[in-house]
Amino acid sequence: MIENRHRPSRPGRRFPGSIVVMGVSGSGKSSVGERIAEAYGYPFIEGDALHPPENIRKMSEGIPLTDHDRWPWLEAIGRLLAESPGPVVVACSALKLSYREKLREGAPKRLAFVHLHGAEAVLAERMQHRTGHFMPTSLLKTQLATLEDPTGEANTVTINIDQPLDAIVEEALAALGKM
Ligand SMILES: Nc1ncnc2c1ncn2[C@@H]1O[C@H](COP(=O)(O)OP(=O)(O)O)[C@@H](O)[C@H]1O
Ligand SMILES: O=C(O)[C@H](O)[C@@H](O)[C@H](O)[C@H](O)COP(=O)(O)O
Repeated sequence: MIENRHRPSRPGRRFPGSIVVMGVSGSGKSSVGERIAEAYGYPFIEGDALHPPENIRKMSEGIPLTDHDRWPWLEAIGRLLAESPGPVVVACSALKLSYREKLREGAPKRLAFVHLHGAEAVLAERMQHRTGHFMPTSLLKTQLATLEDPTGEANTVTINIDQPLDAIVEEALAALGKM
């Protein structure tokens, strides 16, 4: 977690639907997602909390998830998007196009994706310095190999993570405000 010593972000025009903050492990989904949710006054949902315990066990042991493992998790996030009474911000890796399509199916209105993109060295460094998290840095390579770049998909912005959290949040809010 980033310390809460940031200046408040000006939300501008709020994106009217739910927002998925996506990217590989360590890209900053939780940190950025919490800040977007705070700026918009939307609830924040940590997608990791919706993984079946078996998935967490596998990842903790350094075993990459398969499509089969991820499907119940994506269904749970899709249900949440479908049933939520108002917009929410969700941190979810959403690595493949088929996963994002699954989430879009569930969303009652437009769904935005904020993709956090970074070099392997930056990601590895952030994962190594994060404490108390189940995800081992050894899984970063398969995370990167699985990622299908969402550039060009509807209501999607990609942001470089090699900058301070405040700058990433500002960039995300500016892009969301124009969608
Ligand atoms: N822009 C940033 N600059 C420096 N450290 C960051 C930044 N964004 C996130 N972090 C740190 O990197 C680690 C991974 O971020 P986190 O939000 O947990 O990523 P994810 O949810 O994608 O796995 C955390 O320790 C977090 O505090
Ligand atoms: O689809 C997956 O393989 C996982 O969902 C993975 O992408 C996710 O990143 C983990 O849940 C680790 O948690 P962090 O993303 O918080 O590191």
